Amino acid sequence: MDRLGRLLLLSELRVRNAAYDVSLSRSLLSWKRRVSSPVYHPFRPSMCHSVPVSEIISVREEEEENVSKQIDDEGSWKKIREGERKDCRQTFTVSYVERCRQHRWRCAEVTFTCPDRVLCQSWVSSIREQLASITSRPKHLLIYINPYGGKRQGKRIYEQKVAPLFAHAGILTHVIITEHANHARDHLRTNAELKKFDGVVCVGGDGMFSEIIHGLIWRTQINSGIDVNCPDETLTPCSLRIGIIPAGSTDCICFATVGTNDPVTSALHIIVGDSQPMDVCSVHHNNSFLRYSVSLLGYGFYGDVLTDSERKRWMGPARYDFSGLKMFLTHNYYEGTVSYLPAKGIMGTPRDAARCRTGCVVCQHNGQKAEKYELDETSDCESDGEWRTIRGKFLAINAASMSCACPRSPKGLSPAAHLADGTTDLILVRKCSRFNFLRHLLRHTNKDDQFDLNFVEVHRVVRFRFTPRHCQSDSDLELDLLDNSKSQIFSQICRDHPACGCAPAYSSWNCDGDILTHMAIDVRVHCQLIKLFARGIEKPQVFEDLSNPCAL
Ligand SMILES: Nc1ncnc2c1ncn2[C@@H]1O[C@H](COP(=O)(O)OP(=O)(O)OP(=O)(O)O)[C@@H](O)[C@H]1O
Repeated sequence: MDRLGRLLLLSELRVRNAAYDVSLSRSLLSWKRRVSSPVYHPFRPSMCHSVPVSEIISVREEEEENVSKQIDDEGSWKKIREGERKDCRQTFTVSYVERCRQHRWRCAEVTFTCPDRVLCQSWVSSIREQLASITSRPKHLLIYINPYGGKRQGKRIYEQKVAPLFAHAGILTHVIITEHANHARDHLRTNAELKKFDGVVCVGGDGMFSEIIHGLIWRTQINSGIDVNCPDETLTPCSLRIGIIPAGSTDCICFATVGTNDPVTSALHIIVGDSQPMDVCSVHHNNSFLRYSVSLLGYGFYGDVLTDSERKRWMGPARYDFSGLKMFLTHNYYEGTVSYLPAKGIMGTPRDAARCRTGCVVCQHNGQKAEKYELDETSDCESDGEWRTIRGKFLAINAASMSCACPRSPKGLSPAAHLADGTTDLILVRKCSRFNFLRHLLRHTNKDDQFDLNFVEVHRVVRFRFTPRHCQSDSDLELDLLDNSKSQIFSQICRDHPACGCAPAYSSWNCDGDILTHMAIDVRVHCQLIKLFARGIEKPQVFEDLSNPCAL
């Protein structure tokens, strides 16, 4: 009775000439085939379907141009105008999200035939009312297309796969095709009339996404009177959500937040108004702002691979494999000091088996905690004196603010990292043999724990700093010398005399695929600073439950 009480409509309608009981509640549209025979068919797939109202894209009555035709007395075809024939405008079609394999979404349709026109209109208006009550859906989007990203297909992908879906869902768009690098970032910083829009969409790769966040975050801080050059400032979260239509060569952010790099899936997540908060790291050098990062900050191995691969752009995507192999064989290591503030009182560790997925409880819990933490002025991080310091020689220093999983590396650099828990996983790979480093790298591709090696350590942190050895103060250097007198003196001599062929003194930072010009950096995580039109990667049970509608 309670369940029936929540029903808005219940009718017997026809789907492809078969009778169905169709019901609409505030949360669900269901259609269940009427069974004449009492025999139960557990494996008949089309018996019962359910679609959450939140995943209905649109509803439409049969279009007027599709007026019926019939043969007149003289044997010729004659158009039947609206109202002249009993079943005209008695059908309505619902478009909805259908889940396919590997987190892909598709737009499916079902057409219902009603016994009369009044009932048909009642169904259409009831479904429309429910859709209109979903306030999280965007109505007006600002879209930037990079025509040169990836395989230069951005414009075609948008026009052929995405624009028709947005039109179908009644979303208005303002499209800008970028004319040069940083066009989107600068437009967002200055000219864009952001109040008119419910979201910003980029059609391109990770580089385009980075432009969008730099423009939006900068504008939001300036509007709030925040000094972006001060690393201690608490940043204001951006109100506009960001959508990513993947059309680049890497598309890691899209993969990490949606689970697949598919333009149609991303467009559908935007249409249904999904929202996925995301942490952003600010990177400063000497109290001056350098960049924002959402995925990987890597010094040493990953910095060198990027620097080398940038010089080989002509090789296409193969440059990453080539430079990866080259840097592995070169086996450079770097000396310096890493200081970090461990995340306090949070749920989760970098060694957890659980992964960040849709509705992640770790992100919810730690996100609320971070909010309180930032409001509580007395808990100022620096004055706590809880900084920890590690000096040494490193093959790689990585900070992963998300798993950094991508089709090439499905586990990612830090498989248990979270999208929105206010922390980053600081991974330190100390100097070791090539063989051991290879063991570590290979573990990114198999089931073994890449952190379970004595030369690797991982810490979940809220802030960290790195100073390369040649930038360390005299007192720090003296400390180092006392620690390891002979070998340190020898390496100092080598650094001063590069001709001897020892490791170079410094690497560069790979910041989400961009090279940073400074090595000494101060990195702070800003919990849930931005939101994406995404929902994280869905858990397998969700997928299975929805493909088995009777389980709902
Ligand atoms: N019209 C343009 N002309 C040249 N460069 C542009 C233009 N629009 C954007 N860009 C720049 O192109 C870079 C790469 O773009 P994008 O990320 O879309 O493609 P990509 O091939 O996947 O690159 P990435 O390796 O960063 O993923 C971005 O950093 C962006 O600043």
